[in-house]
Amino acid sequence: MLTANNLGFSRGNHKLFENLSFSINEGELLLVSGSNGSGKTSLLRLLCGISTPDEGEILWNGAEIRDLGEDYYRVMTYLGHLGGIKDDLTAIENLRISCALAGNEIDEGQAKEALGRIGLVGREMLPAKVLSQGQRRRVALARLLVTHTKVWILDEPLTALDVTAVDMIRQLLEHNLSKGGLVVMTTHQEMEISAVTSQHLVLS
Ligand SMILES: Nc1ncnc2c1ncn2[C@@H]1O[C@H](COP(=O)(O)OP(=O)(O)OP(=O)(O)O)[C@@H](O)[C@H]1O
Repeated sequence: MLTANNLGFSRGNHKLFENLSFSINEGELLLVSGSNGSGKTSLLRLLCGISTPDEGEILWNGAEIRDLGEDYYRVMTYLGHLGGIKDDLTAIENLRISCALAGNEIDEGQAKEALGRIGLVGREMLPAKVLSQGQRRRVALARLLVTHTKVWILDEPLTALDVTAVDMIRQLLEHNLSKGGLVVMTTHQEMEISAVTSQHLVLS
């Protein structure tokens, strides 16, 4: 279970949220929405341990994520809204490096297979700078095909995706949830996901 207890967080002089609490169980989806600048990305960065809350705590199965360190990173995948794709690396290199950085080494064949499954057949060896925005996003999302983690924290994963890719991501999320995974996701788009339970948090 991923739990946020009384979170408070400010940026500059601006308080983004305070006394924010929620719990996400196995098989559960938390959708985070809100207007531009309402703090969605900031909240996700707290939940994956990149930032630290000013107040409150974030617990994974009862233990603070900052105390768990590597033990939390082994069960969690974070995809930031920019996707972390490097222009001069090929699609295969981008995928292999992002997986390796997350502690999940994959070989070239596995990377090629994942990129093919996500609709990038024939694009695997191209530098990312020549890929379209939607193709770059697909490279970033291909990590979800090879990760073994349970907790997925996804910042605007649907940006720039066409309907086929959105449907593919929906199926991936549903598969993870059906196995007892947890998904926290921001999106400005509507997407029907069958989860055991889903919660919707609207930041303002
Ligand atoms: N490093 C920073 N220094 C100062 N202010 C920041 C910093 N990072 C974010 N902010 C501010 O915090 C607020 C929340 O930003 P955040 O990126 O979390 O919003 P968001 O809800 O994800 O927005 P969007 O929908 O536009 O992606 C914004 O006003 C932003 O300018």
